[in-house]
Amino acid sequence: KPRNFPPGPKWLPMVGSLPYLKKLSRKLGSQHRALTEMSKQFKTNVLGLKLGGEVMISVQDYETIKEILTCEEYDQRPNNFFIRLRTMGTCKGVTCAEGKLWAEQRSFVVRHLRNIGLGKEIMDLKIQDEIRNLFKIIDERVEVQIAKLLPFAIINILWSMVAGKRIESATFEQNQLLNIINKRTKAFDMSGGVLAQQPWLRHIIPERSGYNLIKQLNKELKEFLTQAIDEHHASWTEHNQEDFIYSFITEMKKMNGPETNFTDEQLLIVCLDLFVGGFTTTSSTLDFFFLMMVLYPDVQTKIQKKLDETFEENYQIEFTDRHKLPYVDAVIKEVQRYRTILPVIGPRRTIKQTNLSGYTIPKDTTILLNLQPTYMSEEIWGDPQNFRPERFLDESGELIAHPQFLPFGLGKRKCLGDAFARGCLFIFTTEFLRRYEIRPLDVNNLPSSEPLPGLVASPKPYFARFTKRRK
Ligand code: HEM
Repeated sequence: KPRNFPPGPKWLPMVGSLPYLKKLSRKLGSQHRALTEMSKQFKTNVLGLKLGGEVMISVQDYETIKEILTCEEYDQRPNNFFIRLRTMGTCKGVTCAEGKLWAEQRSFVVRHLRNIGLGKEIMDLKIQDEIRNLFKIIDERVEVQIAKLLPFAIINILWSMVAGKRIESATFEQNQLLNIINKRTKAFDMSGGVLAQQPWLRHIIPERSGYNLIKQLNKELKEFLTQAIDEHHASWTEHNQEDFIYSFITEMKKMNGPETNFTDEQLLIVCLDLFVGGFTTTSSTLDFFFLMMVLYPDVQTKIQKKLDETFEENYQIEFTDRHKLPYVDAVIKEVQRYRTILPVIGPRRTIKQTNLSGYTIPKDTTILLNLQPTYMSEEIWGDPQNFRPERFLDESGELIAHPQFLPFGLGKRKCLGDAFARGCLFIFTTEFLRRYEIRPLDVNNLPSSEPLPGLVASPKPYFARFTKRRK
């Protein structure tokens, strides 16, 4: 081990501490629980690991996580096989880009997503359109597995902002692309798994290592995104600026030259980043929200009462209405804390040797930020094991900001789709609860709220009864 490296399990030849982490993850049901448990065993908030060939630390406490999220030395992503494969063999896009490329492209993406309406009224209208489509489907069913319906609605809102149109699919519940993205979400964890730590294993176990899955996803995504980009090139005029791809092509035409980062390849990977970063995160959060409504009918009734008092029946709810309903915001926040979809965030990489909590962290160390102990800390929340939205409200019912609550991260790599996600969360939850009573199929056999782990955690599949409140 490097000198003054954080404590952690032994490093075995070739595999490092991987067998130990895997065994514990299997026993406890998820990687983040194993990391939390190990940090207790070794009495440290900064845990030192080596997974296969990758030197790694996992950080468990809020203060150190905040230090990492707000310090430039930790702003970059690991440069391993999984990350390169994820970005189709390039270091482009936003999520995995570095240095000047990342700063330039991130700022462009944020500015132009805002220009085409992210977080504004136009986004609300697109959300309302998709909700109406879902209502038509749900009204015809008695028992609903909402997890099968949400992803397509979310991706259509996102795609209509990025590419100006919905994705047509005969049977959207079987949409091939979405299915593969979902599989990818479950096949990996934030560390990138085997493909990051022992990439040579892809030659021996291409299926089990997830290699074939990502190759197939890359192929399908490339075909899909290239077709959209080509269509935009063909129909581009300087007046066509209503979606993100047109804005990017306009910039390409302005910045034409050998030095420019505004290329078709860059556009493809940015679209990939928005696609894979945006839809499983938002739809899994909504899925957890509806599950909590099934499990906590009192909370559901309280929201419905507030909605009925605040809005006329035919009024279409907008994102700006959230200020009128702090209780709804508090419930959404409590869902994100209690059943966080990203218990571990990152991954990050040290760009030089650094000092962290008295330890020496070598250059190019991978960092995983485990937020679960913060979200389940008795010191911070008092009763973290209870689902209690009121913890986000003060005595007069106004929202309280908890600095330790970081669903969208913090600092320069903070989520760039948070306005989109928060808009979807608010409008979907309020419009759905205005229209439906959401109840369990069998009160004596309630669905479990135990998450299914993965890159993004989600509820285990469950059905609920959606009954119209007004005929
Ligand atoms: C509930 C939904 C979402 C959650 C909980 C979430 C959470 C996060 C978090 C915690 C990060 C920071 C990772 C880090 O610090 O290393 C992040 C980054 C990112 N998110 Fe989100 N996100 C959500 C929705 C979205 C949406 C809708 C989009 C796209 C429209 C998106 C695109 C991205 C991108 C591109 C990054 C990488 C930013 C960078 O590296 O500069 N996310 N997200």
